[in-house]
Order: sequence, then C-alpha cells, then structure tokens
Amino acid sequence: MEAQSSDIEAQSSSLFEQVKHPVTLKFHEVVYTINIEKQGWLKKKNKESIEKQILKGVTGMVSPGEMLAMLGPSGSGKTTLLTALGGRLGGKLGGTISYNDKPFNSVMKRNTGFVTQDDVLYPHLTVTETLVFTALLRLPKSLTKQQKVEQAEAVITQLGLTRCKTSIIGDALVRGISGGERKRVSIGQEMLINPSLLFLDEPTSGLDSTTAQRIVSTLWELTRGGRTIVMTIHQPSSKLFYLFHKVLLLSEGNPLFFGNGPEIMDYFQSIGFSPSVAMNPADFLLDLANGISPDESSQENQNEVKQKLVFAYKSNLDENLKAETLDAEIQHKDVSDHKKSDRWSTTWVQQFMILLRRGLKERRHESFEVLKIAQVTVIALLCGLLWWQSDTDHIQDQSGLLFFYTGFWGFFPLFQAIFTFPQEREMLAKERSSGMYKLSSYFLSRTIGDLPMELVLPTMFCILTYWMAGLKPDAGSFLYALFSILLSVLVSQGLGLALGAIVMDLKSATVLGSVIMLSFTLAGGYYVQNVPPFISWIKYVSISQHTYKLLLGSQYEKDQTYQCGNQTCLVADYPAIKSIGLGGQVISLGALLIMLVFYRVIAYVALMKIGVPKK
Ligand SMILES: Nc1ncnc2c1ncn2[C@@H]1O[C@H](COP(=O)(O)OP(=O)(O)OP(=O)(O)O)[C@@H](O)[C@H]1O
Repeated sequence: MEAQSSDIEAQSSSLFEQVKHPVTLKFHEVVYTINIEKQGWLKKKNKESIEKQILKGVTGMVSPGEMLAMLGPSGSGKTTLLTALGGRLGGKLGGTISYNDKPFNSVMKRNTGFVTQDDVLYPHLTVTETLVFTALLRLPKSLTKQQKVEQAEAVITQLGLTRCKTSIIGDALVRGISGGERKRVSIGQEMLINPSLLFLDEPTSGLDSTTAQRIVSTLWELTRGGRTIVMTIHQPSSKLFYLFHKVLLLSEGNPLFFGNGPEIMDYFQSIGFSPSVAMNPADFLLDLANGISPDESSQENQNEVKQKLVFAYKSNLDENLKAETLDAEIQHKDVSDHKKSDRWSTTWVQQFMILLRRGLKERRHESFEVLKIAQVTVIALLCGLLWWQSDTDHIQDQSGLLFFYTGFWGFFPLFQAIFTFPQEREMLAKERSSGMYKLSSYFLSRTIGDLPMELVLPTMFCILTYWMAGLKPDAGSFLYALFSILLSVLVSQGLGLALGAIVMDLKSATVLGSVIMLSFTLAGGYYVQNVPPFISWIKYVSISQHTYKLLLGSQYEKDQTYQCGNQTCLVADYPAIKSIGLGGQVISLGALLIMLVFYRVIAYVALMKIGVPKK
C-alpha cells in the first residue's frame, strides 16, 4: 500500500516538474487597435469614434526554459500584450502569434496557465479545497481522483502553502490568508495542469520584496522543467531583474527593447543611454520608457527621448527579430481540428458533480443562514395572525392573502436570484477562458445547487400561513396552493437569473427587476380590474396574474357562493376575482411552465459570451 502511494507521489511530482510538450512562443508585429467612442454632452445620431493603437508592432520569441518579463510604465500595453499572447484578446488584433508554429487552439488552451492580476478565488473555500476542486476539474480523465488530490497537495508543498492549507481564502469582508499566499494559490491553480506555457499579470504587485522574490524564484525554478513563462512586472528589484532570461520594454505600445535580460544595459549604453549613478536597472528602464534621459544636461524633451529610443529599436533590433520570428506567419485558419472530446478534461457529469459540491461548500455559510429563515418565519407568523382563520365570507381578506402570496413569492426569489451571476462573473470568465468546464454543467449546478433551500423556505411559509389563515383545509387544495407558490418561485427565480446574466450589474439589475416585478404585480388583476386595452397585454406575461389565477383555483369552485351582506353572491363575481376568472387554469399553468424554461434559456444565452474573446 505504502509502495503504491509513493509511486503515485513520484508520478505526481514528475508530472509537476517536467512538461510533456514544450512550447516556443513567437509573436510577430503584433498590433492592437481599439475604437474609442467620442463622449459629448449631446448624443449624436452617428456616434463618432476614434481609433487608438494600443500595441504598435511588437515582435519577440520565448523558448522553452525561458522566462520573459514585460516591463513598461503604467498604460504602456503590457497587460494587453499578455492577454493577446495568452489567446484571450479578441477585437482588432493584427500580426501573428504562434505556439510551436501553430495558431492558438483548444489543446493549447488547456496547456496554458494564465494568472490574472486580481486573484479571482472563492472566499469561503480553504486553500486545499480551492486547489483540489481545480485539480478535479482541470486534470485529465486518465488520472484517478486520488492522484488529482495528491497533485493538489504537491502544488501546496511546492508553493510553500502548507502552513495555511486549512485556512479560508477570505476577502474584504472575511479575514483569510495573506495577499502573497493568495497570489500563490492563484499560481498554484495554473500550476496544477503542469502547463507548458504560463502567463502571469503582475504576479508581484502589492507584495513585499521578500515575498515577490520568493514567487519569482519559484517561477524561475519552473522554467527548468522546460516551461515557457511570460509575465508583466512593474518594478522588479535588481535581484529579481537578473532572473529574467528575456526582457521586453514597452513605451506607449512601442517596443524599446526585446532580447536577453543580461544584455539590456549594454544595449542602451551602446545607443548612448547609461545610468549616471548606480541604480536598479528596472528603475533606469522605466525612466527611459517614460522619456526621462539619464543625461541631465540633455536638452531633449520626453517625447524626443522616446522617439529616439523607438528609432534606435527599429534600426538596431527590429529587423533581426522579425527575421527570427518570420515563420510565425502561419495560416490563421482555425486548427481546433482535434476531436471534440479532447477539449474537456472531464466528462459533463463529473463537471456537474464537482461544481455542485464546490458551490455547496462555498455557500455552506449561506444555505442555513439563520437570518433568512427568521425573516420568512416572522412574516409567515404575522400573516397567519393577520388573516387568522379567515373564511370565504371574508372574500376580500382571503383573496388579498392569495394575492400577497404571489407578490411575496415573486419578489423574494427574484432578488435572491439576481445576485447569482453578477457575483460569479469574474470566476466564470476566468474558468471558462481556461476551458475548465462546459457552460451547461456550470449553469445547471449553479441553479440546482440552491434549489433545496429556495424551495424549503416557501414551503415552510405556506404550511404556516395556510393553516393559520384557515384556507380550504383538504390536502388537495393545500397541495395545489403549495405547487402554485413553488412554481411562481421557480419562474421568478428564472427571471432574476436572466436579468442578472443580461445586465451583469447588481444595481441596474435590481432596479430593472423591481420595475418589471412591480408592473407584473400591478397588472396581476387584484388592484385594478379595468385596465385600458393598450396596456392590458401585460397580464399575459405577468407571473403574478398567472400565479394568482392558480391560487384562486386552489380555493374556489366556479359555482361557489359567499355571504355578501344579506345576500348570497357568487365568488366568481367578486370584482378582484371576476377580472381574472376561475376558469383557464391550464392556460396559466402552461404560461408559467413556458416562462420557467424561457427565462432560463435567456440567462444561459446571456452567459455564453463570458470567457470568450470578442471577435
Ligand atoms: N478596452 C479598452 N478600452 C479603452 N482603453 C483600453 C482598452 N484596453 C486597453 N486600453 C488602454 O490601453 C492602454 C494599455 O493598457 P494596458 O492595461 O495594457 O496597460 P499596462 O501597461 O498593463 O498598464 P498597468 O501597468 O497600469 O496595468 C491603456 O492606456 C488603457 O487605458
């Protein structure tokens, strides 16, 4: 048994250290342009836009075993270039980028790690949970679950996270691990797949120099396994600077230098720029990229210095680099020619189950949120007392209670669901862009995971109020009413999911949601019965109206009467019921079922664009 486990360990660590398919990355004359719309006080009919070139012809090459640092002032285009090289930039991207002389494809995508500047992690999972779930989702089917877990453990050890492996990640509200540890977890998530190519956006930003040194040294170690590493970095210390095999210096999208790290100072010296005092090479280079000449007596202004440096690059380095990367000029036809099944590391069912478990763990603190249960219980008890043992003779009260059901169980699930996707947007974008799972498995796991709790609360509410308020006491009527409320919950939830997914901004989605739900409620047939024809169509799409109809159907028969003063009146003639009618239950049921599916399809379609580079 012990021998077997040490075998697995050996396999895992060798997988960790050596890459199977080393990658040579070449980029040739990369140009990136964006359109910026002119902002004015008055909106013009034909919006004017100006083109802005973010990258102005950047060329270079990184071989397996090399680490490239991209330096430059803020806004010089480092992140844009990194995103382009990582195959995640859509839009007007010119030039060519090749990976072993092939364009980016789905297999390459799975072989590439990309660590974004902001750490996108679930705050309530522990370090181990985070890495184990990532391992289960990203490692190939050929490994057993045990091997995947061990791979995660190996990464934890390798990145020095053992001490905090049981701590939660945390965020601004919940105290968790430190910034440096969080960054290492993000790197670890990418390391798990043993990528041949690793991109990192500012992996040291906001960290003290010792932690930064530790992270870059770890990355340097990784290159020894034949990895190709590309990172943007702001201001590395001199000690860090000399760890980089290759350096690219950018200024306003123009390359000022690309070549071997140790040669950079000699190059600038050869074109007449050398530091007047001993200084950190990175500081010197950033000054240059900002157009600040080391020669204080120089009369040139910043733009002239920059132009001089761009010209020097073009005459000294550009031609050679272009010749070296010329074979990057490959056909840009899509070579995602690999079998479809190769695209995913795990099967749909595995993805669904892992995502479901992860979601439940991440939201375990929410699921049994005492506050939510208390809120619903208090409102239910209040309703029960206010409508205490009301009978059919108090038809106004009873129909009021039924309409309150539709309002409360329309708004409550809608606002819960609106939060779902905007909160997960960054995570979804990160994980989908690394090809971790299918959207359908994520979507289902995310919407099914919360279902039990979302159905338990209205059920509890219905049980309490129904019997306290003395509604029709037979089991059939109760179950019909409960079914109507649960259906309304699911439909409103679908609407909330769709609004959140379309708008992706909590404030706007909440405003839009309340306007829509309010119009549905107003058109629900209780408050107003004589609706003008031009607006009466709302009732057909009103969740409240259809639910109200089903609830009325659960309580009253068509020929049922009640005592109105000294007379006997037909329930069906009571104004707040007459406009809705007691017939046509099946149509309302059908309408709600259609909405149940429709809103979810809308939400799904809206999510499809996330994590996919814009064309
Ligand atoms: N989609 C966009 N819309 C408008 N401007 C953009 C867009 N993408 C990039 N830019 C602009 O392009 C320039 C380069 O941005 P980029 O994020 O690549 O710079 P950077 O060198 O990584 O900066 P930093 O070090 O501050 O992160 C910036 O001026 C930025 O405002």
